[in-house]
Amino acid sequence: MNDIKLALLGSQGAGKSAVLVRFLTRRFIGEYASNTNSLYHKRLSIDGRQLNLEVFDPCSESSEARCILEEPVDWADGFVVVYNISDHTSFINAKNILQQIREARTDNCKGEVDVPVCLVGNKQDLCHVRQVREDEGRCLAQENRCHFQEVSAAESYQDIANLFTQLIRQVMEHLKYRADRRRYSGSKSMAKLINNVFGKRRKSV
Ligand SMILES: Nc1nc2c(ncn2[C@@H]2O[C@H](COP(=O)(O)OP(=O)(O)OP(=O)(O)O)[C@@H](O)[C@H]2O)c(=O)[nH]1
Repeated sequence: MNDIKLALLGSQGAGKSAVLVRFLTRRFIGEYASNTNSLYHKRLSIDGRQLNLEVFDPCSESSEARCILEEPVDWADGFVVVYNISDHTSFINAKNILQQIREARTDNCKGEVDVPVCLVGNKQDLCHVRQVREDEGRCLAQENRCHFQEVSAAESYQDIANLFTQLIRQVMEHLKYRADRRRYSGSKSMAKLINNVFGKRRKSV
């Protein structure tokens, strides 16, 4: 069984919990107790594979939430970065978060492919008071080579289910790529070792 770890990041009130709870329960719950960090677990089956999904939903006010970006972004295999389309400040914050993820991952995993990220513009139902155009979101996602989706946690389940499913597929591919790379570099160094030992012997014969 695969373990997949995701983290939701974004401004306070952007709707991180609403998006996640919509995905996990299909329901929209208007208000959440949001003064603690939460770790959600769910068993899923995607493309016939059983998965253990863990999702970290930090409370934006807590210092632990800030830690996840201050420490190398090692815990999560993928990220959902949420902003509120009716709040431009939350979009600027999402931009900073994307940059921090990229920088942290570049420092840690030199030469590796990008960590899977999905940028989510939430509260699409509030488009009459929109402060962030859809193409601005799309453009930011392109700059950061990540997937983009506008959703309304209040009104729709399907878009949110699709984005999580797509992100999880990407994470599975990414984990497989990393495992293959490790195996390959492991077998390369083993071949080097064998060569060093037996190659030298052959020379002396
Ligand atoms: N209109 C509308 N309101 C939403 C939507 N999603 C969330 N909300 C509301 O926005 C507020 C904040 O939602 P939360 O899910 O608690 O936001 P959060 O990002 O988890 O906030 P913190 O836990 O404080 O970081 C709540 O009042 C939600 O009911 C949406 O799609 N549309």
